[in-house]
Amino acid sequence: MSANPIYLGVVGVGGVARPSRPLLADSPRSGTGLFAGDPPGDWATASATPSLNKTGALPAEEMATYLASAPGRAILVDNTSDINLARSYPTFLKKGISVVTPNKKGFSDDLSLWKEIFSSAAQGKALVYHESTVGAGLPVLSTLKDLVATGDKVTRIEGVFSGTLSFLFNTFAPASGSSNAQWSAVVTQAKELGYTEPDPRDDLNGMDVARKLTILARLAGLEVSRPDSFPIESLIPAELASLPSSADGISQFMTRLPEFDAQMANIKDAAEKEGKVVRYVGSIDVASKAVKVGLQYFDKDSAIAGLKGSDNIISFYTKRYGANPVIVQGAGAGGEVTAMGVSTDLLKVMERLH
Ligand SMILES: NC(=O)C1=CN([C@@H]2O[C@H](COP(=O)(O)OP(=O)(O)OC[C@H]3O[C@@H](n4cnc5c(N)ncnc54)[C@H](OP(=O)(O)O)[C@@H]3O)[C@@H](O)[C@H]2O)C=CC1
Ligand SMILES: N[C@@H](CC=O)C(=O)O
Ligand code: NA
Repeated sequence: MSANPIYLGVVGVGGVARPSRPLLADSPRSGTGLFAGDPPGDWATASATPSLNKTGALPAEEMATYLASAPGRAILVDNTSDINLARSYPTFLKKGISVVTPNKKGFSDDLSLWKEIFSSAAQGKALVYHESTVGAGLPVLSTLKDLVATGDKVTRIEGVFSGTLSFLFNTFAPASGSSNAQWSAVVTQAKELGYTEPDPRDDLNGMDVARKLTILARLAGLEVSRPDSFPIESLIPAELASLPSSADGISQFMTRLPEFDAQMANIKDAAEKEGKVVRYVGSIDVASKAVKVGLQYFDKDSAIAGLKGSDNIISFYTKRYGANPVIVQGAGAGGEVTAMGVSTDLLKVMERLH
Protein backbone atom coordinates (compact mmCIF):
# COMPACT_ATOMS: atom_id res chain seq x y z
CA MET A 1 0.00 0.00 0.00
CA SER A 2 1.27 3.50 -0.85
CA ALA A 3 2.15 6.09 1.82
CA ASN A 4 -1.13 7.97 1.33
CA PRO A 5 -3.79 5.40 0.52
CA ILE A 6 -7.11 6.62 -0.82
CA TYR A 7 -10.24 4.79 0.32
CA LEU A 8 -12.95 3.89 -2.17
CA GLY A 9 -16.60 3.26 -1.37
CA VAL A 10 -18.08 1.48 -4.37
CA VAL A 11 -21.82 1.09 -4.90
CA GLY A 12 -23.29 -0.95 -7.76
CA VAL A 13 -21.74 -3.98 -9.42
CA GLY A 14 -23.39 -4.43 -12.82
CA GLY A 15 -22.47 -4.16 -16.49
CA VAL A 16 -20.02 -1.29 -15.99
CA ALA A 17 -18.45 -2.51 -12.73
CA ARG A 18 -18.28 -6.21 -13.47
CA PRO A 19 -16.66 -8.77 -11.19
CA SER A 20 -14.35 -9.71 -14.08
CA ARG A 21 -13.29 -6.09 -14.65
CA PRO A 22 -11.01 -4.86 -11.87
CA LEU A 23 -11.10 -1.16 -11.11
CA LEU A 24 -8.03 0.53 -12.57
CA ALA A 25 -7.30 -2.80 -14.30
CA ASP A 26 -4.42 -1.79 -16.51
CA SER A 27 -3.40 1.29 -14.62
CA PRO A 28 0.13 1.60 -13.28
CA ARG A 29 -1.36 3.19 -10.14
CA SER A 30 -1.77 0.98 -7.12
CA GLY A 31 -2.28 1.32 -3.41
CA THR A 32 -6.00 1.99 -3.43
CA GLY A 33 -8.23 0.15 -1.03
CA LEU A 34 -11.81 -0.87 -1.78
CA PHE A 35 -13.42 0.06 1.50
CA ALA A 36 -14.91 -3.32 2.21
CA GLY A 37 -13.27 -5.45 -0.47
CA ASP A 38 -10.44 -7.82 0.16
CA PRO A 39 -8.25 -8.01 -1.83
CA PRO A 40 -8.54 -4.36 -2.96
CA GLY A 41 -10.57 -3.85 -6.12
CA ASP A 42 -12.05 -7.36 -6.11
CA TRP A 43 -15.60 -6.79 -7.38
CA ALA A 44 -16.57 -10.44 -6.97
CA THR A 45 -15.83 -10.29 -3.24
CA ALA A 46 -17.55 -6.94 -3.00
CA SER A 47 -20.74 -8.07 -4.75
CA ALA A 48 -21.00 -11.15 -2.53
CA THR A 49 -20.58 -9.12 0.65
CA PRO A 50 -24.05 -8.63 2.17
CA SER A 51 -23.34 -5.08 3.35
CA LEU A 52 -22.32 -4.18 -0.20
CA ASN A 53 -25.24 -5.49 -2.19
CA LYS A 54 -28.45 -3.60 -2.73
CA THR A 55 -30.56 -5.25 -0.05
CA GLY A 56 -27.89 -5.08 2.65
CA ALA A 57 -26.33 -1.74 1.70
CA LEU A 58 -25.86 0.88 4.38
CA PRO A 59 -28.10 3.94 4.06
CA ALA A 60 -26.25 6.76 2.31
CA GLU A 61 -25.84 8.82 5.49
CA GLU A 62 -24.17 5.86 7.30
CA MET A 63 -22.01 5.09 4.28
CA ALA A 64 -20.85 8.71 4.23
CA THR A 65 -20.06 8.64 7.97
CA TYR A 66 -18.17 5.36 7.54
CA LEU A 67 -16.13 6.68 4.61
CA ALA A 68 -15.44 9.96 6.40
CA SER A 69 -13.88 7.97 9.25
CA ALA A 70 -11.25 6.44 6.89
CA PRO A 71 -7.69 7.36 7.87
CA GLY A 72 -7.18 9.17 4.55
CA ARG A 73 -9.14 10.82 1.72
CA ALA A 74 -12.12 8.84 0.45
CA ILE A 75 -14.01 8.62 -2.84
CA LEU A 76 -17.56 7.40 -3.44
CA VAL A 77 -17.77 5.49 -6.75
CA ASP A 78 -21.45 5.27 -7.69
CA ASN A 79 -21.94 2.67 -10.45
CA THR A 80 -25.73 2.59 -10.12
CA SER A 81 -28.44 4.60 -11.86
CA ASP A 82 -30.09 5.30 -8.52
CA ILE A 83 -31.54 8.81 -8.17
CA ASN A 84 -31.76 8.50 -4.39
CA LEU A 85 -28.06 7.78 -4.04
CA ALA A 86 -27.36 10.68 -6.40
CA ARG A 87 -29.49 12.97 -4.22
CA SER A 88 -27.19 12.12 -1.31
CA TYR A 89 -23.97 13.25 -3.05
CA PRO A 90 -24.08 16.57 -1.14
CA THR A 91 -23.94 14.60 2.14
CA PHE A 92 -20.77 12.82 0.99
CA LEU A 93 -19.18 15.93 -0.49
CA LYS A 94 -19.75 18.11 2.57
CA LYS A 95 -17.86 15.47 4.57
CA GLY A 96 -14.89 15.77 2.18
CA ILE A 97 -15.66 12.57 0.25
CA SER A 98 -15.15 13.01 -3.50
CA VAL A 99 -17.59 11.53 -6.01
CA VAL A 100 -16.76 9.64 -9.22
CA THR A 101 -19.71 8.27 -11.19
CA PRO A 102 -21.21 7.34 -14.58
CA ASN A 103 -24.70 7.91 -13.06
CA LYS A 104 -26.40 10.78 -14.93
CA LYS A 105 -29.33 11.19 -12.59
CA GLY A 106 -27.81 13.62 -10.06
CA PHE A 107 -26.38 15.97 -12.67
CA SER A 108 -29.49 16.08 -14.84
CA ASP A 109 -32.24 16.27 -12.23
CA ASP A 110 -33.47 19.56 -10.72
CA LEU A 111 -31.09 22.46 -11.23
CA SER A 112 -31.14 22.94 -7.44
CA LEU A 113 -29.47 19.51 -6.98
CA TRP A 114 -26.78 20.40 -9.55
CA LYS A 115 -26.04 23.61 -7.66
CA GLU A 116 -26.06 21.84 -4.30
CA ILE A 117 -23.64 19.15 -5.54
CA PHE A 118 -21.05 21.70 -6.61
CA SER A 119 -21.47 24.04 -3.61
CA SER A 120 -21.15 21.01 -1.28
CA ALA A 121 -17.97 19.95 -3.08
CA ALA A 122 -16.51 23.42 -2.55
CA GLN A 123 -17.57 23.36 1.11
CA GLY A 124 -16.00 19.92 1.75
CA LYS A 125 -12.96 20.60 -0.49
CA ALA A 126 -13.95 17.45 -2.36
CA LEU A 127 -13.91 16.71 -6.10
CA VAL A 128 -16.69 15.60 -8.46
CA TYR A 129 -15.93 13.81 -11.74
CA HIS A 130 -18.61 12.31 -13.99
CA GLU A 131 -17.05 11.95 -17.46
CA SER A 132 -18.99 8.77 -18.27
CA THR A 133 -22.33 10.52 -17.84
CA VAL A 134 -22.01 11.74 -21.46
CA GLY A 135 -20.47 9.64 -24.25
CA ALA A 136 -19.26 6.94 -21.80
CA GLY A 137 -15.42 7.04 -21.68
CA LEU A 138 -15.11 9.52 -24.58
CA PRO A 139 -13.51 12.82 -23.46
CA VAL A 140 -16.69 14.84 -23.89
CA LEU A 141 -17.03 16.63 -20.56
CA SER A 142 -13.29 17.21 -20.19
CA THR A 143 -13.22 18.78 -23.68
CA LEU A 144 -16.17 21.05 -22.93
CA LYS A 145 -14.78 22.05 -19.53
CA ASP A 146 -11.39 22.88 -21.09
CA LEU A 147 -13.04 25.03 -23.78
CA VAL A 148 -15.03 26.95 -21.16
CA ALA A 149 -12.15 27.22 -18.64
CA THR A 150 -9.85 28.74 -21.25
CA GLY A 151 -12.37 31.45 -22.07
CA ASP A 152 -13.85 30.11 -25.31
CA LYS A 153 -17.55 30.75 -25.95
CA VAL A 154 -19.50 27.62 -26.85
CA THR A 155 -22.28 28.55 -29.28
CA ARG A 156 -23.75 25.19 -30.25
CA ILE A 157 -23.39 21.51 -29.34
CA GLU A 158 -24.95 18.87 -31.58
CA GLY A 159 -24.74 15.24 -32.54
CA VAL A 160 -25.60 11.67 -31.61
CA PHE A 161 -25.51 11.23 -27.84
CA SER A 162 -26.91 7.74 -27.32
CA GLY A 163 -24.86 4.59 -27.92
CA THR A 164 -28.04 2.53 -27.85
CA LEU A 165 -29.96 4.67 -30.35
CA SER A 166 -26.89 4.93 -32.56
CA PHE A 167 -26.55 1.13 -32.61
CA LEU A 168 -30.30 0.69 -33.21
CA PHE A 169 -30.50 3.02 -36.20
CA ASN A 170 -27.08 2.05 -37.65
CA THR A 171 -28.19 -1.60 -37.60
CA PHE A 172 -31.88 -1.19 -38.47
CA ALA A 173 -31.47 1.51 -41.14
CA PRO A 174 -27.83 1.44 -42.37
CA ALA A 175 -26.65 4.18 -44.73
CA SER A 176 -25.01 1.66 -47.05
CA GLY A 177 -26.48 -1.72 -47.95
CA SER A 178 -29.79 -2.85 -46.54
CA SER A 179 -31.10 -4.54 -43.42
CA ASN A 180 -34.07 -6.80 -42.76
CA ALA A 181 -33.60 -6.57 -39.00
CA GLN A 182 -36.74 -6.03 -36.93
CA TRP A 183 -36.61 -3.07 -34.52
CA SER A 184 -37.48 -5.17 -31.47
CA ALA A 185 -34.75 -7.72 -32.23
CA VAL A 186 -32.14 -4.96 -32.44
CA VAL A 187 -33.39 -3.51 -29.12
CA THR A 188 -32.87 -6.94 -27.52
CA GLN A 189 -29.37 -7.07 -29.02
CA ALA A 190 -28.49 -3.60 -27.66
CA LYS A 191 -29.66 -4.69 -24.21
CA GLU A 192 -27.58 -7.88 -24.37
CA LEU A 193 -24.53 -5.91 -25.48
CA GLY A 194 -24.82 -3.74 -22.33
CA TYR A 195 -25.52 -0.52 -24.27
CA THR A 196 -28.93 0.25 -22.80
CA GLU A 197 -29.78 1.79 -19.47
CA PRO A 198 -30.82 -0.71 -16.79
CA ASP A 199 -34.36 0.04 -18.07
CA PRO A 200 -34.08 0.24 -21.91
CA ARG A 201 -37.19 2.41 -22.01
CA ASP A 202 -35.00 5.22 -20.62
CA ASP A 203 -33.09 5.09 -23.92
CA LEU A 204 -36.12 4.65 -26.18
CA ASN A 205 -38.13 7.45 -24.60
CA GLY A 206 -35.32 9.95 -25.28
CA MET A 207 -34.79 10.69 -21.59
CA ASP A 208 -31.20 9.38 -21.59
CA VAL A 209 -30.33 11.81 -24.40
CA ALA A 210 -32.25 14.61 -22.68
CA ARG A 211 -30.27 14.01 -19.49
CA LYS A 212 -26.97 14.18 -21.38
CA LEU A 213 -27.98 17.41 -23.11
CA THR A 214 -29.04 18.87 -19.76
CA ILE A 215 -25.55 18.14 -18.36
CA LEU A 216 -23.80 19.61 -21.42
CA ALA A 217 -26.03 22.68 -21.48
CA ARG A 218 -25.36 23.36 -17.80
CA LEU A 219 -21.60 23.02 -18.31
CA ALA A 220 -21.90 25.43 -21.25
CA GLY A 221 -23.56 27.96 -18.92
CA LEU A 222 -27.29 27.44 -19.50
CA GLU A 223 -29.51 27.06 -16.44
CA VAL A 224 -31.67 24.16 -17.69
CA SER A 225 -34.21 23.54 -14.93
CA ARG A 226 -34.90 19.84 -15.67
CA PRO A 227 -34.32 17.28 -18.46
CA ASP A 228 -38.05 17.33 -19.25
CA SER A 229 -38.18 21.11 -19.57
CA PHE A 230 -37.83 20.84 -23.36
CA PRO A 231 -39.64 18.66 -25.95
CA ILE A 232 -38.38 15.07 -26.24
CA GLU A 233 -39.47 12.69 -29.00
CA SER A 234 -40.23 9.24 -27.58
CA LEU A 235 -39.91 5.96 -29.52
CA ILE A 236 -42.04 4.06 -27.02
CA PRO A 237 -45.30 2.81 -28.62
CA ALA A 238 -48.23 4.64 -26.98
CA GLU A 239 -49.83 1.29 -26.09
CA LEU A 240 -46.79 0.38 -23.93
CA ALA A 241 -46.29 3.75 -22.29
CA SER A 242 -48.12 2.90 -19.08
CA LEU A 243 -46.30 -0.34 -18.19
CA PRO A 244 -44.82 -0.16 -14.68
CA SER A 245 -41.20 0.89 -14.16
CA SER A 246 -40.40 -2.37 -12.31
CA ALA A 247 -38.35 -5.38 -13.47
CA ASP A 248 -41.67 -6.97 -14.44
CA GLY A 249 -42.54 -3.85 -16.47
CA ILE A 250 -39.23 -4.12 -18.37
CA SER A 251 -39.90 -7.77 -19.13
CA GLN A 252 -43.49 -7.09 -20.32
CA PHE A 253 -42.17 -4.25 -22.49
CA MET A 254 -39.53 -6.43 -24.14
CA THR A 255 -42.07 -9.23 -24.72
CA ARG A 256 -44.66 -6.94 -26.34
CA LEU A 257 -42.28 -4.72 -28.38
CA PRO A 258 -42.36 -7.01 -31.49
CA GLU A 259 -46.10 -6.19 -31.85
CA PHE A 260 -45.03 -2.65 -32.84
CA ASP A 261 -42.18 -3.37 -35.27
CA ALA A 262 -44.28 -2.03 -38.16
CA GLN A 263 -44.36 1.47 -36.58
CA MET A 264 -40.57 1.77 -36.69
CA ALA A 265 -40.44 0.17 -40.16
CA ASN A 266 -42.77 2.96 -41.37
CA ILE A 267 -40.45 5.62 -39.94
CA LYS A 268 -37.47 4.00 -41.69
CA ASP A 269 -39.35 3.68 -45.01
CA ALA A 270 -40.49 7.32 -44.96
CA ALA A 271 -36.84 8.49 -44.77
CA GLU A 272 -35.82 5.93 -47.41
CA LYS A 273 -38.45 7.33 -49.85
CA GLU A 274 -36.58 10.66 -49.71
CA GLY A 275 -33.23 8.88 -50.26
CA LYS A 276 -32.22 9.54 -46.64
CA VAL A 277 -31.80 7.73 -43.34
CA VAL A 278 -33.39 8.56 -40.02
CA ARG A 279 -31.26 9.08 -36.89
CA TYR A 280 -31.91 10.17 -33.27
CA VAL A 281 -30.01 13.38 -32.54
CA GLY A 282 -29.82 16.28 -30.12
CA SER A 283 -28.69 19.89 -30.15
CA ILE A 284 -28.16 22.84 -27.85
CA ASP A 285 -28.20 26.36 -29.24
CA VAL A 286 -26.65 28.46 -26.52
CA ALA A 287 -27.76 31.93 -27.72
CA SER A 288 -31.43 31.00 -28.08
CA LYS A 289 -31.26 28.55 -25.11
CA ALA A 290 -33.00 25.97 -27.32
CA VAL A 291 -32.48 22.27 -26.57
CA LYS A 292 -33.87 19.72 -29.07
CA VAL A 293 -34.03 15.93 -28.89
CA GLY A 294 -35.55 13.70 -31.55
CA LEU A 295 -35.56 12.06 -34.97
CA GLN A 296 -34.14 13.76 -38.04
CA TYR A 297 -33.42 12.73 -41.62
CA PHE A 298 -29.80 12.74 -42.88
CA ASP A 299 -28.15 12.39 -46.29
CA LYS A 300 -26.64 8.95 -46.62
CA ASP A 301 -23.14 10.38 -47.13
CA SER A 302 -23.25 12.57 -44.00
CA ALA A 303 -21.03 11.90 -40.97
CA ILE A 304 -24.03 11.13 -38.75
CA ALA A 305 -25.55 8.66 -41.25
CA GLY A 306 -22.20 6.87 -41.58
CA LEU A 307 -21.67 6.17 -37.87
CA LYS A 308 -20.98 2.54 -36.98
CA GLY A 309 -21.88 0.37 -33.99
CA SER A 310 -22.62 2.30 -30.80
CA ASP A 311 -20.64 5.37 -31.90
CA ASN A 312 -21.49 8.84 -30.65
CA ILE A 313 -20.46 11.98 -32.52
CA ILE A 314 -20.48 15.25 -30.63
CA SER A 315 -19.63 18.57 -32.30
CA PHE A 316 -18.74 21.66 -30.28
CA TYR A 317 -19.09 24.93 -32.17
CA THR A 318 -17.21 27.75 -30.45
CA LYS A 319 -16.06 31.31 -31.05
CA ARG A 320 -12.40 30.21 -31.09
CA TYR A 321 -12.89 27.30 -33.49
CA GLY A 322 -15.25 29.21 -35.82
CA ALA A 323 -17.09 27.29 -38.52
CA ASN A 324 -15.11 24.06 -37.98
CA PRO A 325 -16.28 22.38 -34.79
CA VAL A 326 -14.26 20.38 -32.30
CA ILE A 327 -15.54 16.82 -32.83
CA VAL A 328 -15.41 13.91 -30.40
CA GLN A 329 -16.39 10.53 -31.92
CA GLY A 330 -16.26 6.88 -30.87
CA ALA A 331 -18.06 4.19 -28.91
CA GLY A 332 -20.58 5.89 -26.62
CA ALA A 333 -21.87 2.88 -24.68
CA GLY A 334 -20.73 -0.48 -23.36
CA GLY A 335 -19.34 -1.67 -20.06
CA GLU A 336 -15.68 -1.52 -20.94
CA VAL A 337 -15.58 1.99 -22.40
CA THR A 338 -17.75 3.31 -19.58
CA ALA A 339 -15.52 1.72 -16.94
CA MET A 340 -12.58 3.41 -18.65
CA GLY A 341 -14.23 6.81 -18.09
CA VAL A 342 -14.75 5.95 -14.42
CA SER A 343 -11.12 4.84 -14.07
CA THR A 344 -9.87 8.00 -15.81
CA ASP A 345 -11.86 10.10 -13.35
CA LEU A 346 -10.51 8.09 -10.43
CA LEU A 347 -6.96 8.70 -11.58
CA LYS A 348 -7.66 12.44 -11.86
CA VAL A 349 -9.17 12.61 -8.38
CA MET A 350 -6.34 10.55 -6.88
CA GLU A 351 -3.78 12.90 -8.47
CA ARG A 352 -5.60 16.01 -7.29
CA LEU A 353 -6.55 15.01 -3.74
CA HIS A 354 -4.04 15.81 -1.08
N1 LIG B 1 -23.74 0.67 -19.82
C1 LIG B 1 -23.29 1.75 -20.45
O1 LIG B 1 -22.93 1.72 -21.64
C2 LIG B 1 -23.21 3.04 -19.73
C3 LIG B 1 -23.72 3.18 -18.46
N2 LIG B 1 -23.66 4.38 -17.81
C4 LIG B 1 -24.21 4.47 -16.47
O2 LIG B 1 -23.49 3.59 -15.62
C5 LIG B 1 -24.35 3.19 -14.55
C6 LIG B 1 -24.31 1.68 -14.42
O3 LIG B 1 -24.74 1.12 -15.64
P1 LIG B 1 -24.74 -0.46 -15.86
O4 LIG B 1 -23.57 -1.06 -15.13
O5 LIG B 1 -24.88 -0.69 -17.31
O6 LIG B 1 -26.10 -0.86 -15.10
P2 LIG B 1 -26.47 -2.24 -14.40
O7 LIG B 1 -27.93 -2.26 -14.18
O8 LIG B 1 -25.83 -3.37 -15.15
O9 LIG B 1 -25.70 -2.14 -13.00
C7 LIG B 1 -26.10 -1.31 -11.97
C8 LIG B 1 -25.97 -2.12 -10.70
O10 LIG B 1 -26.21 -1.29 -9.58
C9 LIG B 1 -27.06 -1.99 -8.68
N3 LIG B 1 -27.75 -0.99 -7.85
C10 LIG B 1 -28.74 -0.14 -8.21
N4 LIG B 1 -29.08 0.64 -7.16
C11 LIG B 1 -28.28 0.26 -6.13
C12 LIG B 1 -28.14 0.69 -4.78
N5 LIG B 1 -28.90 1.68 -4.30
N6 LIG B 1 -27.23 0.07 -3.99
C13 LIG B 1 -26.45 -0.93 -4.46
N7 LIG B 1 -26.53 -1.37 -5.75
C14 LIG B 1 -27.44 -0.79 -6.56
C15 LIG B 1 -27.99 -2.77 -9.58
O11 LIG B 1 -28.62 -3.81 -8.87
P3 LIG B 1 -30.05 -4.36 -9.43
O12 LIG B 1 -29.77 -4.96 -10.77
O13 LIG B 1 -30.41 -5.34 -8.36
O14 LIG B 1 -30.96 -3.18 -9.52
C16 LIG B 1 -27.00 -3.27 -10.63
O15 LIG B 1 -26.32 -4.43 -10.20
C17 LIG B 1 -25.75 3.75 -14.88
O16 LIG B 1 -25.94 4.96 -14.18
C18 LIG B 1 -25.65 4.05 -16.38
O17 LIG B 1 -26.50 5.09 -16.79
C19 LIG B 1 -23.06 5.48 -18.37
C20 LIG B 1 -22.51 5.41 -19.60
C21 LIG B 1 -22.58 4.19 -20.41
N1 LIG C 1 -27.71 3.86 -22.41
C1 LIG C 1 -26.68 4.83 -22.69
C2 LIG C 1 -25.43 4.40 -22.03
C3 LIG C 1 -24.46 5.50 -21.95
O1 LIG C 1 -24.71 6.57 -21.43
C4 LIG C 1 -26.46 4.94 -24.17
O2 LIG C 1 -26.93 4.06 -24.87
O3 LIG C 1 -25.82 5.90 -24.62
NA1 NA D 1 -17.53 10.92 -21.57
